[in-house]
Amino acid sequence: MKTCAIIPVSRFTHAKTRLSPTLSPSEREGLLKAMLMDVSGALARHVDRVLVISADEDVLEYAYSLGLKILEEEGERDLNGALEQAMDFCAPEFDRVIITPSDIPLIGKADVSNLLDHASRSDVVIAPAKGGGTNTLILRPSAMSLRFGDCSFFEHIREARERGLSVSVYDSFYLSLDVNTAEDLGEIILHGEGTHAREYLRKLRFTVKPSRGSDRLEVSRSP
Ligand SMILES: Nc1nc2c(ncn2[C@@H]2O[C@H](COP(=O)(O)OP(=O)(O)OP(=O)(O)O)[C@@H](O)[C@H]2O)c(=O)[nH]1
Ligand SMILES: C[C@H](OP(=O)(O)O)C(=O)O
Repeated sequence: MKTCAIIPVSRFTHAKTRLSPTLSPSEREGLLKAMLMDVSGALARHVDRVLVISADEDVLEYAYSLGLKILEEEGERDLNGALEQAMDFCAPEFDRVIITPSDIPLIGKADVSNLLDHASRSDVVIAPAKGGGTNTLILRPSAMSLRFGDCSFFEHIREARERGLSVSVYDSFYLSLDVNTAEDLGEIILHGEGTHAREYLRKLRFTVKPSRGSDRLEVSRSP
């Protein structure tokens, strides 16, 4: 089945504000670019096209420099609106789409081939995010409405079942980790051997050690 990966990207600047105590604005942009390389590189090995949709010219320019297909978001859409636009764009040419966020840099350590094989046996394949979001959704273009937002994992399963679509849940630690907090950076350092994101954090001299506090990991930077 001809497959297109769709990666929605909101912006590079003023993004990931939960990381602002840990990373400067330019460092957050650098991390977002490194993660987009990881995500698009992992998908490109398994699909016919990788498409980035964004309203941010800088994002589109960077995605283009990576050799990715780009699509400018129409108007002031939200995430679901942007993804619906991307699926409409893919529908004439592709049998299925695989939607992933741009901030799951460990995807390359998951078994993407096995993940896509599930789509040959189910109408919808979904990978949950830590905290109940959706970090991968595979479906025929526009087979169902999208419900990205808080705790969308259960929403997407409900939506698929209400449409009579078969659903396969593909649970993977590597797909579940989207980067939002300093502790997530620690997980990238622990588990992200070979990723651009981990290399970027090592260049910033990040280290990690176990913590017995509220967070399970203590992330720090050497001077
Ligand atoms: N094109 C597009 N991408 C979006 C939009 N909102 C979020 N995204 C992207 O969709 C994916 C999931 O985003 P979220 O996890 O909701 O939000 P975020 O932008 O990562 O920021 P956090 O809430 O701090 O995680 C990320 O790749 C975002 O860059 C939007 O309105 N348009
Ligand atoms: C986009 C959203 O991400 P979260 O806000 O759950 O991190 C979701 O996965 O539905």
